[in-house]
Amino acid sequence: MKAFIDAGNVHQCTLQVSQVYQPHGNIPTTAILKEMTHETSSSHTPSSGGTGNADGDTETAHAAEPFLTRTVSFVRRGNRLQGRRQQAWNDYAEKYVIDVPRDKTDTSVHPDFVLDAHAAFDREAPLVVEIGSGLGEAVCHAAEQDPARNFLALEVYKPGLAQTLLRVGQKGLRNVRVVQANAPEVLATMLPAGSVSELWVFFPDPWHKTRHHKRRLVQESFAGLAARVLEPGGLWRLATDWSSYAIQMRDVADASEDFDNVHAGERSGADSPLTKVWESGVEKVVGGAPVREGKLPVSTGNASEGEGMDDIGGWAPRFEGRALTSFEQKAHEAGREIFDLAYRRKQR
Ligand SMILES: C[S@@+](CC[C@H](N)C(=O)[O-])C[C@H]1O[C@@H](n2cnc3c(N)ncnc32)[C@H](O)[C@@H]1O
Repeated sequence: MKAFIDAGNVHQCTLQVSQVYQPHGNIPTTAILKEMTHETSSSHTPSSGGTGNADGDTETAHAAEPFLTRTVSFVRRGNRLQGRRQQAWNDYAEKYVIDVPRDKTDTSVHPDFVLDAHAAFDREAPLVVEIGSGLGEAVCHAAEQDPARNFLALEVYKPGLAQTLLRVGQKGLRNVRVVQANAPEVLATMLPAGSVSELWVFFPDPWHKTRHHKRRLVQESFAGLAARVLEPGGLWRLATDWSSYAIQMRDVADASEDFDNVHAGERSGADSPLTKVWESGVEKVVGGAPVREGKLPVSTGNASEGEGMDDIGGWAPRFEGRALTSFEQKAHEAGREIFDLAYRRKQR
């Protein structure tokens, strides 16, 4: 707790933090903890459109998930860096890492911290946010291809961020910043409402076992957070190589009143990657656990056990702005289907 109670210490963290952090002033610790355990509101729609501000975000922060008690979508892994990654961190962290004030853990974000993207990137430009950026392959490639936009990579795994720093640092990219943080917290409070033009969730951890599905990142509450940060007309792009998670993503986003499926009804029937998974039975070979889930009927077109026809569709063509990561490459090599989805944030 000391990090955010003692505002003097927080101000010493980094330049970026001192520019944007709003210290608590005289609010006692107990009051801060109470704020952080408010129940989720059914709507995350911000009170005003366009650019967000600290006041608007404080309202939303009060309606956010109780992150101290919530199940997270990741397994805590070591923060230790070695060799080239440690060197990359030494060389580039100051330039690219936004060091945020923490809450309880080293991947949390204090709910009073609101990012000033202009200060962090040293310019005004549309913001693309990638959640779970892994080794940084996609974000680095996209930032290089699209220098007119700013890219923010969110990742909990420090060695992955170090690898990302190595990539962006060697290329000397100026339009990338990274944050080591639990993404839902970043969406709930750190990013101003309506401040993001695209939100990317590519190959999030699939959490195969049914009892682990609650750990999946993309679920109803997450759709509310995505809607909160996206500007009207902004895009939420998703991809996965697991059919059961693909169905969950489509169900969650279709059910949200905040989004329209850009490719509604497309790639259905025999063209659907879901139908192809059922036909090929590929997940039986590769995954083990997802086999039965992959064969669950999602439509009345399901003929019999193990035979499915996806008559809903809604799958996007492969997003050509997404670099082929080593992760996706492995899925291709295993013969798995890739499911892309693209949803547009409705006008408020
Ligand atoms: C399966 S990997 C995919 C990485 C990358 N998107 C790719 O396609 O190569 C999922 C990544 O999401 C990260 N992750 C999981 N939950 C997260 C969360 N709540 N916030 C930020 N990153 C998260 C994991 O650490 C992991 O690096």
